[in-house]
Amino acid sequence: MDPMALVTQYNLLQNGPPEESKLATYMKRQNNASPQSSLYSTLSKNYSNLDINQSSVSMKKAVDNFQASIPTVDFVPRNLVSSLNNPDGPSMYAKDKSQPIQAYQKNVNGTTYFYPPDTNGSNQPNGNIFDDPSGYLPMPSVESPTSSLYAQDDLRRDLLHRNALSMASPDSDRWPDLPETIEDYHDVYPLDIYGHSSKILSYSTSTYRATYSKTGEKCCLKRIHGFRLTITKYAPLIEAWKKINHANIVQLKDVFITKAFNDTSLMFIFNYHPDSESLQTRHFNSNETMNGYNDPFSSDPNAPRPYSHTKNAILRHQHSNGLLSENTLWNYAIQLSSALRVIHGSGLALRGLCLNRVLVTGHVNNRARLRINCVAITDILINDMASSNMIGHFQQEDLTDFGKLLLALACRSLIAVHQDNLATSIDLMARSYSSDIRNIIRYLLSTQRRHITELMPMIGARFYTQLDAAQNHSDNLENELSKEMENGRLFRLLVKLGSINERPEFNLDPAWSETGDRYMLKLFRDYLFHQVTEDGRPWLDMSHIVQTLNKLDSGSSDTICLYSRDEKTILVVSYQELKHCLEQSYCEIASVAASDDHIKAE
Ligand SMILES: Nc1ncnc2c1ncn2[C@@H]1O[C@H](COP(=O)(O)OP(=O)(O)OP(=O)(O)O)[C@@H](O)[C@H]1O
Repeated sequence: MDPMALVTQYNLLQNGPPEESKLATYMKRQNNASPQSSLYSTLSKNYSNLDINQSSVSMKKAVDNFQASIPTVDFVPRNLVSSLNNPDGPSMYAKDKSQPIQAYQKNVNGTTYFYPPDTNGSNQPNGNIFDDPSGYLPMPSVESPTSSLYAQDDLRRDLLHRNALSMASPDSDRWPDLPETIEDYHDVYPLDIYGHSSKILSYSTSTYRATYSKTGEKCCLKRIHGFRLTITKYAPLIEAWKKINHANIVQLKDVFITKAFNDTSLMFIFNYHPDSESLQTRHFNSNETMNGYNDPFSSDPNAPRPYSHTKNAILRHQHSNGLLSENTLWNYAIQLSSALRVIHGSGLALRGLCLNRVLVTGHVNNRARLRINCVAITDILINDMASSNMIGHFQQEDLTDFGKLLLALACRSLIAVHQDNLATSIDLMARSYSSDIRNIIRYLLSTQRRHITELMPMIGARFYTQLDAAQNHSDNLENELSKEMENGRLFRLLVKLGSINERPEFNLDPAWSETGDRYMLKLFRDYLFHQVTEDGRPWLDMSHIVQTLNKLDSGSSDTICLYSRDEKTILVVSYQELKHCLEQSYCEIASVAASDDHIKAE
């Protein structure tokens, strides 16, 4: 066996590393001091101490003895070369332990790495050395559940789903009449269920999602078909609604008239909240008609019913729809009262609060976010500016509507809020819920003069529970966001690396990505992603990738050993150097990419 095989695979000295690489620079420096032949003769001389005819066992023993005498640390070839070049210097291979050790080694699958003493003359490994020089070493099993690196699964799923909904584009066969743009809005996508025609008052309406061209923001567009009036006189009212910015109200952004649909349509532009549905859709059986009287044995759905009939029908609905938890009801009551407080406080009234006009986002009921939708529409469509002095009356109606909405949710039945059934429904809901929630509903449905602010003492300490839950949720989201921020930072590093690695040509140099600093980055890419286990299987370890990228990003002084694929080239570099190479190479690409001159020259 050739003793040289035990030494580093220094064939690179024969084949030569790429000319501009760091290693070539190291070698050049050393070669100026001593020719290659001198290195070889020194190595041969030192190896002559080993009996090449020894059995592999005795050979291993000799090497083991040798290794035992030498502590291990990072590999830096130039120091090895310089120590070898010193004919008077101590032999690296001397078995005499009394001799001062100038370098030490580590044998990895037959390749021996030689390490210089550090600058203090000590051979002790540096405390922060990243002890993983090679993918050929048995890999440290780092117990790191990768899930902790990303946002929680359910949050990620929700956000991905919302993104997908925001990006969805319409099927032109299904929506042939859809305009490409509506004034400053493009990328128009219908949100109504296909074939579903909805009405507000006597007007047909449609709902779309579109992108606002000036900001790229997604918006929700509510179209009122065939609107023939002018809206100039509503400008102050529209401005007042636009100013209302509240967590539980879908904000109004703009109102205009358009001919994009080949008619005169009135458009209301609102904030878009993907993956929302109305309270009606979420909590009520779609078979249930709006008045709830879908009794197959009755010819007149509006005919009054005896108490027991109504009670049984409500109980049946409660049973089939299932009861909402008291927490969910309080959550809804608090959010809606908060929205109403702001609306009434601004001298406005909602007019027509119902289950259809409340959007709900989020799948866990007692954490769901409610937003009152379609504000300002009724005001304009009813066209009763003259009665604006009746705002107090409309606000009273809002409170009654709010009471009915809560009662319908508590009974899980729409017939529960029919005027004749209110007393029965309140009785029934009191069986399942606390007297506090019943008192709120009673107050809202009473005929006395009411005020939204009077609900606050009735909500009482539950408000703190709600606030606590909201703040915990926000902490949780911040925590998840910080993980993704970290991932974003690593992603940017990978973008830089990917833009440099394997670039077929740069500045008319086809070898650019294979030479100089870029060669080192290529080997780093292999170190990062392409390591294999001892038996040749791909070694996939997220923690290795994350840890390595973090060290690169921070420019750590730790060193790593990079191999060429044929293992003929071995480079030892610090993350600091790698970071410098990465930044410099990427800047080169970026500056050429940004230069007009270059494009013209080509
Ligand atoms: N601001 C919004 N952001 C996101 N999605 C919305 C928004 N407004 C409405 N949607 C979605 O569009 C769907 C249709 O909305 P729309 O207001 O037309 O409801 P509707 O049940 O058809 O009511 P109506 O009969 O009053 O028109 C809703 O179910 C909801 O999923």
